[in-house]
Amino acid sequence: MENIYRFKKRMVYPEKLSLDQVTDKSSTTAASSWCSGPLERYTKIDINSDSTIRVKSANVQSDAREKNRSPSLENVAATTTANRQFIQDRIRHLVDAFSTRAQAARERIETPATPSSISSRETIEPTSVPHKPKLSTSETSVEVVPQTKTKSNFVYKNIKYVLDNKIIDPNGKVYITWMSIAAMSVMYNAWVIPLRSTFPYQTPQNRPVWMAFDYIADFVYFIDMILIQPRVKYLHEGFWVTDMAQLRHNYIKKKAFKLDLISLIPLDLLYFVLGPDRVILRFPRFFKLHTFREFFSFVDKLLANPYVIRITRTLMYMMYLIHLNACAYYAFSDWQGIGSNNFVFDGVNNAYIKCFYFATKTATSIGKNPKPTQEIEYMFMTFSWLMGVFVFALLIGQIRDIISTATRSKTEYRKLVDETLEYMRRLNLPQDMQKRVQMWFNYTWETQHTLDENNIMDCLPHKMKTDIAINVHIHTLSKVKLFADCDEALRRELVLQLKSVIYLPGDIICKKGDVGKEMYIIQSGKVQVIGRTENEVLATLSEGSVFGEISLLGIPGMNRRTADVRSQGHSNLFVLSKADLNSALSHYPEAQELLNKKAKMLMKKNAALERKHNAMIIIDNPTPPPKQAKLLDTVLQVVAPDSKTNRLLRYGSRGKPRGRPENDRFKYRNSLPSIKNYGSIERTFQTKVTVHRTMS
Ligand SMILES: Nc1ncnc2c1ncn2[C@@H]1O[C@@H]2COP(=O)(O)O[C@H]2[C@H]1O
Repeated sequence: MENIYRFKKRMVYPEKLSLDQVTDKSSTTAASSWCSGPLERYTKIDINSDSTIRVKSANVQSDAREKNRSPSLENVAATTTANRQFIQDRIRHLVDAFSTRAQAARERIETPATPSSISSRETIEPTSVPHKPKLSTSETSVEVVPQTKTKSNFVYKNIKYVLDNKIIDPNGKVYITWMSIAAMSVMYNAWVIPLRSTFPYQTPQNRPVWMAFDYIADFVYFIDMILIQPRVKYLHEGFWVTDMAQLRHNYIKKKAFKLDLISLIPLDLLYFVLGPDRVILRFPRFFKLHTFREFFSFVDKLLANPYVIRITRTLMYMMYLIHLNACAYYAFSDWQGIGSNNFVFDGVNNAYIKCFYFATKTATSIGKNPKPTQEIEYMFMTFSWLMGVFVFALLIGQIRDIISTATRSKTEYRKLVDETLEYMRRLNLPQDMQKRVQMWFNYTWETQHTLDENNIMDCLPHKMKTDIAINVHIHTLSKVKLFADCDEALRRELVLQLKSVIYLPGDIICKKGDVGKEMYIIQSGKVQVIGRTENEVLATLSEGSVFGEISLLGIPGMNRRTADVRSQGHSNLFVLSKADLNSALSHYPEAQELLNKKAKMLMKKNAALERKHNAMIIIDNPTPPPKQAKLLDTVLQVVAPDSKTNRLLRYGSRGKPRGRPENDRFKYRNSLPSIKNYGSIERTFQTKVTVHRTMS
């Protein structure tokens, strides 16, 4: 409405303005105005269906006649001509204004600017106006009439579209919801028809209520057959068939259609002949039991934990068989005569509860049953027992299978843990080690619910496995710098090669000096890179960090682990083997370069740390431990410094010093600093060698 109002405002005021102008202008003219007496009387604006305006100006013709008749009236005639010209101009202007407005109205009708129409335009053909809007001088009729028509037309078209083209996805929520409604209707009929046919639970007083439920269930059957099943899409040669004609044809071909059709046979029309209490006439409704089975198999496929549903279904079958047996027992008792002997129902207490109790005892062979007295009773009991033995054994077996399938992996896990612990006990391994193994089992099971996560998806196609792996690990992978910067294809290639491993607190993941065979990505937990001593932590790495790659990169002289890496708490890691990494990197040199860069950077950092560490040692210990005078020193102290013996002792057969004489500790034997600093010099020298080795 607001739109219409706005539109009116926009469209109406310009014309009003024009008309006002006309009135003003005409009032300044001495001659009669275009809307004064005679003009108003004779001027007609006729808008035909094409929105064109035809103007009949009777007054113009009459003026002409008067001019011919009386030439003395020249002045009047001149004025009339001017008026005529003026009127024609005005009319032309009016025609233009109307045409513009009509055009705008037409456009508006053809493209209603509502959000729903905008979205539906993509699926529904553009709404065409069935009849051209009839325009009239009345503004209301111009705006409102076509709008209403368009709206109703639009709703009708939408409903028709839904009915004609709505395809139902067999895995979608709509279908499952509908199937649950249909399954409930089938259940209702399956339980209630035998109940009302045997027990006296339908009375003339409650009959309308029963019938109301009956026909609601029948309505569901009908809608299912007419509207739902013929729209369920199906797969043909790997493609979803969505063509309505084909879907209909496919449903009609199916056995389910025949059963649905039979289930709707209106035998209950015979109520008019046989009486409305012959509920057994509704027995064709049983033919739709397949819907109930179908519903359960759908739910089974959809649910993450279908075992509950499977057990429920089997229990329902059991209950239903007991229900049927209870109905049969009551019918039999009724036929024999209620309370006529010890075997039949005695008519005391609630009939259904007592019969159900009898049927349960018979079917499960639990408890003492009344002894049959007649042949027919023997036959009844034999049949009940047989049903109990075969059918119930089958159903109970099914329940056992369902439970064992549900708990299979847990059972296997327990078996494996028991075997491993037993093996370790036999070998008399230390208690501590046994405890750690048990801890590993417990933690792995708790976090992964399997001991071999890597093999779970082995049966899936490669592409699907990759998609799942990417999806599962996306959180960790998004944090891995290496993966973030590299090609998407490399990422997909690597992700499948990742194997999941768990480390316990304090476990050494890499040992310095070992040959590197795999690298690691931290999925969760923290690891520490250890320096020279156990307590020196060079770095603590967390989720998304990569380590252990340096020794895999084939950098000359660096194929061994450069540091110890220890798990700080429980760590879940991805392991990537050297072969897998290298085969992937061979196609992606940029990633290789990135890793190399990172490796070199880490090496530089480690070398710098080590240098710093050594410098600290020098500063910390400027004084070496007191040096004990050795035999040579003692001798040198007593021998004259310039004697030949001294020279021989100091320089050997060369007889003179080599290199820098000031560094000669023997020449300046009293020079304490040189002697005192000897230890530091020696250590510095050693450090240089170490750093050099590390760098190389
Ligand atoms: N200073 C450091 N900071 C972080 N990580 C390091 C450091 N030094 C070594 N590493 C990692 O520890 C790993 C030990 O095995 P690699 O030498 O194969 O690769 C090493 C690096 O990934």
